[in-house]
Amino acid sequence: MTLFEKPKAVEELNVVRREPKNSGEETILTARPEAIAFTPQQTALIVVDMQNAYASQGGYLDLAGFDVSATAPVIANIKVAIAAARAAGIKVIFFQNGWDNQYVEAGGAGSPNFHKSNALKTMRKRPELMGKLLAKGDWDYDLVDELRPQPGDIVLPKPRYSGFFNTQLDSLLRSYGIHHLVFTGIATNVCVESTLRDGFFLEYFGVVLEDATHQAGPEFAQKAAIYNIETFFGWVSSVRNFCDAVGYDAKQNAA
Ligand SMILES: NC(=O)N/C=C\C(=O)O
Repeated sequence: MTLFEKPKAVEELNVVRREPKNSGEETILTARPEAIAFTPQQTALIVVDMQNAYASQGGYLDLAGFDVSATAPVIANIKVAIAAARAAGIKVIFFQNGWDNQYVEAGGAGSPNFHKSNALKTMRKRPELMGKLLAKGDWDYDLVDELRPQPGDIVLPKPRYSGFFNTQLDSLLRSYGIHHLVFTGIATNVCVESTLRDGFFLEYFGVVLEDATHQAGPEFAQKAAIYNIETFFGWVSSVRNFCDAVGYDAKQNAA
């Protein structure tokens, strides 16, 4: 077009539009300390590290001396939350924590991870476990059988506690226009809280479904993490409330 040509009418223009638009049907989630509004298209359900390592007897946490005997109801609740999310068009993102089986990605003695990771410490005490705990390709690293990603879900490996660190999470969320994150998974006081906190600093609204999480350590660790989230970093709700918010009838769908 030259300077003197008449510009096209707006209706005639081929318009590039960033999708999804910042709109959609808003829903209200009952939560503490207050209810929170979200639109499903701009929300992701984050499933943190639901691997045998964290949720199964014989997995890393169990071998390192943490109690995983109460994880079955958490798995069942996460399954419901995932079904509700998928039915509502909410993106489901699974994380898998761990490293290559030589533990190069875990970092050497120059990394605090080398000194603090209870998986690495357990393997140093029990060398026969080397190459097994949290190692890609091993049963310990696999997601539990009950929680299988489906086409359209996103599965992200992560090498540290926070799902924002050295992963594609932030860029994927921004590309989908997502700014509300609903958290489930294990452990509430480690990877769930770390990821929700980092999300807070990056301007994401984080909600944890407390009955779809479990702590690593004593019960007070769960209580402290939930207190921190409710008081300082986000909101706390339940799977039942989440289902109600997105209009998902868990009972009917279980039948
Ligand atoms: N997924 C987690 O919260 N992990 C907690 C501890 C660890 O990975 O050592």
